[in-house]
Amino acid sequence: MNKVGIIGLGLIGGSLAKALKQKCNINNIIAMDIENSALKKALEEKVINDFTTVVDEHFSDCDLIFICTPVKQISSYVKKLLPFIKDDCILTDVGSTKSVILNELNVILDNTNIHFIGGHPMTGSEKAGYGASKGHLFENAYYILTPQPSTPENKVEQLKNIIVSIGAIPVILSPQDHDLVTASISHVPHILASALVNMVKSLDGKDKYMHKLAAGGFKDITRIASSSPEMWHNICMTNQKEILYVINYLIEILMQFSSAVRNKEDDYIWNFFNSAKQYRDTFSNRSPGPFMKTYEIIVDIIDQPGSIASIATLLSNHGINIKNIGIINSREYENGVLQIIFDDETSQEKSIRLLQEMNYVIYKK
Ligand SMILES: NC(=O)C1=CN([C@@H]2O[C@H](COP(=O)(O)OP(=O)(O)OC[C@H]3O[C@@H](n4cnc5c(N)ncnc54)[C@H](O)[C@@H]3O)[C@@H](O)[C@H]2O)C=CC1
Ligand SMILES: O=C(O)C(=O)Cc1ccc(O)cc1
Repeated sequence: MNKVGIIGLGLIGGSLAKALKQKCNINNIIAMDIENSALKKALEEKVINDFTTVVDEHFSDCDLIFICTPVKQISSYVKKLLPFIKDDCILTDVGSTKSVILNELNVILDNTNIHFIGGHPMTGSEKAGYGASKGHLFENAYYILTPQPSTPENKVEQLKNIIVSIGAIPVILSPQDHDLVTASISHVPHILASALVNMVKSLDGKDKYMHKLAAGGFKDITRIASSSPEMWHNICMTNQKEILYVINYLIEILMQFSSAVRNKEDDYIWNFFNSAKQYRDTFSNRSPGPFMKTYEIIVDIIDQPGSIASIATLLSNHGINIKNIGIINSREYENGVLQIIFDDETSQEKSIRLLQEMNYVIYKK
């Protein structure tokens, strides 16, 4: 691969540009976006080599182009690229839904020699924009590909190799399977997170106690409600059938649970939580999950003023970036412990070494 094009230089497009530069030695990246500021910043940071705000001959010599715009724009960009790109260019996207885009593309690409391979990295964040992009975003994340039966094997192999080089794990699925799986593990959970937030917003009284007291669990489960409304609007408009199927399934589960609470069905209620716990506990933190992998350590600390600050200072003095830090109280550990989350494994390992040298007791998750 000599030259790669990126259309939409936001969280995912920017992270791809950084990963391609840092991990695949790709030194010729052209980016297109309607926002000038992200393009200028990426050029200054030498993440990209050139940019444009329209699709034009800048893309003519690209060997691979990633379309990283909101889902509803993807097929129109394939159409705009057609007059410029070479026949053997691999076109791919990162959109969170697949069947609708691929159906539109079947029409657009009919009678051309261009091959489009649907893609979807199963990693990201509730943050949007180039400013939130990271070269290590794809490390250990699954990256779904949805090639058509007519896609040449060598094109799929070339794209898979790039995905492996940015640290991700390629998985081949049909567009239909992709859309049902992501509706269940991503789209409906995002809808539910926003529904919970909207519920609290409208239930909360004049004193706003709910807003004031919303703590750990509520914040954890609703983090993704801070995601881009434009992105989630686009996803719901392009995965209608699967999202409706999963929402209706969830409503059934809630209705059954509601009836069990009404009738005080002891066993049902206990089993509801127990079966969820058993299954949830099989999702290992070490295996790549649907979302961004985190690297966590747990430190036993004495609960006294300054103890968190001294650990944070030690790690920061050694150039280690802490993603999140806080006391957790759980039955797993007898007393409160300090949980520290890092972006990568190197920071996790280095912190364990440093803290053990200072005689802290560490539990690696
Ligand atoms: N955010 C996430 O966690 C994930 C997002 N995705 C998918 O990746 C795609 C991009 O999402 P993000 O990078 O998160 O969004 P983002 O909002 O961070 O970036 C989107 C970029 O596209 C640009 N853009 C918007 N409309 C455009 C247009 N008409 N023409 C050219 N550029 C345009 C924006 O200026 C922005 O730079 C979406 O299709 C989304 O479904 C996939 C996996 C994870
Ligand atoms: O922030 C998170 O945990 C996410 O849910 C990220 C995400 C958002 C959209 C996708 O299509 C895939 C992953």
